Amino acid sequence: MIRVGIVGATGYGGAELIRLLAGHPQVRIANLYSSSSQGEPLDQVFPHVYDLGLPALSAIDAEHLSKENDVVFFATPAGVSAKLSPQVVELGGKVIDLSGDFRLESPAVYQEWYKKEAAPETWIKRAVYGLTEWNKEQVAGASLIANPGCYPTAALLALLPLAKSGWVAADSWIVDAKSGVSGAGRGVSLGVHYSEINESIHAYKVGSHQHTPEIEQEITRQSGAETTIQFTPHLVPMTRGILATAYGKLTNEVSQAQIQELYASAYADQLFVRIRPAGSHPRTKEVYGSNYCDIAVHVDERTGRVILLSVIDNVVKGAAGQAIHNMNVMFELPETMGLPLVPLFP
Ligand SMILES: NC(=O)C1=CN([C@@H]2O[C@H](COP(=O)(O)OP(=O)(O)OC[C@H]3O[C@@H](n4cnc5c(N)ncnc54)[C@H](OP(=O)(O)O)[C@@H]3O)[C@@H](O)[C@H]2O)C=CC1
Ligand SMILES: CC(=O)N[C@@H](CCC(=O)OP(=O)(O)O)C(=O)O
Repeated sequence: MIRVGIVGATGYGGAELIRLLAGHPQVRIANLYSSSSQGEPLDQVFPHVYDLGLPALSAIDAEHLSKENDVVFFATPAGVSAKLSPQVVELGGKVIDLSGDFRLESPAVYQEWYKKEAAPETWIKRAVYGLTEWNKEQVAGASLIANPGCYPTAALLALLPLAKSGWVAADSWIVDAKSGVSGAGRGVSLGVHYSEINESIHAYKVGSHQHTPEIEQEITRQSGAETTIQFTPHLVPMTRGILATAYGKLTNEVSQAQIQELYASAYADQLFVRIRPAGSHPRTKEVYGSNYCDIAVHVDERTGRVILLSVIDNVVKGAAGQAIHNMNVMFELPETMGLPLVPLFP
């Protein structure tokens, strides 16, 4: 059995890791860590895990993390893993980091967008960007995984096949995305206050969201073409789910059928990406609680644009599920192990 440790077990990412890993046949949840509630049972924080036999919350200590676990998940705010993960890996541990601390290749770019001190560059270089479908070989040999952000997961899985094809102008991409409120984590603030966000929708961080350089970096890396995107996130009054709608200008005449075929073949061997039939309008509810990313492609011949629709559950495919998929690849387990194959519906 793989001994798993979770730092940030009292947050939404941690709770989802626990929900999924508790049903994983090759995993034992060995340790749960907290910076604020040490010694307490987790059900004091989350009554929904009452009587499930989980370990009590432990203090965070690099030596304990590396020796008492075969793999450690960090589901912590930016800045925590940057300091701790290098120590854990140096001591022989493996880390899967759900935060943005090791995703951006340039420490200067991280500091500009996250307004925090970056992890040491040598460690950023050692980290593998865990967009599983596109980096599987590197994930298999990694000891430090930078699990992608929620918006980048939805956007990149949709954009990459076309970005690599050269059929879309690299500077024409616009990504307009909507997220459920759980994407903001469990922390309480006016920004997630029920009476202020319910029955309302708004854009935020226009032109300044930290996932912009992450999406640009990975498209540029995979396609070889320097890419800039216009990215605007929106908050919608639902709990889980992201819908990313992307628009790109086609550089030559390409038919709906050609693009449909491009996507079908790009993801033919990928169990968690479902290319929906032409004319589909995927809904977040159709991937709820699952590790799927459902994608539909539409060509608008009148405007010469392609429109990509991509839906994920932000807490599963955008965080904990993708992290477990990466763990399965790292430990040479069947990719779907422990991950639900039928979404929760309705
Ligand atoms: N929610 C989502 O949909 C997604 C989240 N992410 C990323 O995953 C990470 C976790 O997000 P999420 O679970 O939503 O956030 P939450 O705010 O729900 O949870 C974060 C947890 O981190 C712990 N924490 C806070 N400060 C520290 C600290 N200084 N040292 C150690 N632990 C600390 C807290 O637990 P305690 O006080 O017990 O230590 C808290 O429970 C973030 O980096 C987020 O950006 C990525 C993709 C999607
Ligand atoms: C709805 C909502 O607020 N979502 C969060 C998701 C960011 C996140 O998960 O942060 P990192 O991936 O950079 O760690 C946001 O937009 O800031």
